[in-house]
Amino acid sequence: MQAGIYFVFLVLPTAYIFDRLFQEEEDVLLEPFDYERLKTDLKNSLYGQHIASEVVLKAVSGFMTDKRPSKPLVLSFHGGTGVGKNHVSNIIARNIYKKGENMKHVHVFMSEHHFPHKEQVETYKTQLKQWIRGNVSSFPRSMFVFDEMDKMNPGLIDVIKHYLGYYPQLDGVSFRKAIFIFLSNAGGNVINKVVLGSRRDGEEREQLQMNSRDMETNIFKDVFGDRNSGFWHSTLIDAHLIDHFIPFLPLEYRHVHQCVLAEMAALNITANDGLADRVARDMPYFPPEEKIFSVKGCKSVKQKLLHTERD
Ligand SMILES: Nc1ncnc2c1ncn2[C@@H]1O[C@H](COP(=O)(O)OP(=O)(O)OP(=O)(O)O)[C@@H](O)[C@H]1O
Repeated sequence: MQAGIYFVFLVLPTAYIFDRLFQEEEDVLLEPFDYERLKTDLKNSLYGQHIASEVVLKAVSGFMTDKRPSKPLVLSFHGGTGVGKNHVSNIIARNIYKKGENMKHVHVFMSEHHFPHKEQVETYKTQLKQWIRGNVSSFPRSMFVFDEMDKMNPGLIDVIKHYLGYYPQLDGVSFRKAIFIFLSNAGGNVINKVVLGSRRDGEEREQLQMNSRDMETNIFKDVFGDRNSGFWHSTLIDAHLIDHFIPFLPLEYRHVHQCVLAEMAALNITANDGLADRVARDMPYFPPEEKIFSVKGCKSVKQKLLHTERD
């Protein structure tokens, strides 16, 4: 009986007060979530990624408007280099946090940069646990981006996995409002093959969907089958902890051209179609016979632009 009274009079109000405090802090640090704003941002600044655009919009808006999500949002981005995986993480962040706040609440880890030495994995595990727990306990809407996930040590994947489930709390902290985004090149070859096949068959790029030509199944197979990939060792996929696998398609000349124009605007260079054309054409394309897709996506467009002579 006394325990019951204690729960009702002490624990419930304390939980309520903490909830209120976090809510007030969130109100100060977060943009009020705006579906239309995210939609427009994706439409205007992400090129050639209709599947990613659709899934991200749905997933992020569903999650951000859910006052009591049952688990953290977990997205896994797959695709070749320079096709927009980091770029979309930034778009999500700028639509969630107020200007400048994403610097504090978005935590980016790159496997080879942050966890370079295999023999120090135990230390990394402890540090990663402390980092994730510490940040989420002080700000539940924290975002964690793990780049080069395919190179992540399985021990570290196990640490991350711990926080992705449906638990109301772990050691007194709820992780349900956090966002985890995994970026990797795993599955990139499969995606490229699917897009190339569909293009050779004369299909519209925009007709491609996640389940077209068994894309989703083949991404899974590729991710599972890669012995070097940390995913292979882990149970992230088995345990259904990832909410969405999102394919990023290889970019074509027209997308690279758009990237160059966007870069010109960012650098305050007057829009110049001829220059954008020359920069985009100067990028390498594959496959060797048809030269359809940019080998590096839109990566290094800025450097190319700065080194191309203007008219
Ligand atoms: N689809 C895209 N739409 C618009 N801009 C893009 C797109 N893809 C890439 N970019 C531009 O190119 C830059 C590099 O892309 P980004 O870092 O997002 O590639 P990535 O897919 O994460 O590559 P990697 O796997 O090599 O890390 C971005 O900062 C952005 O300016």
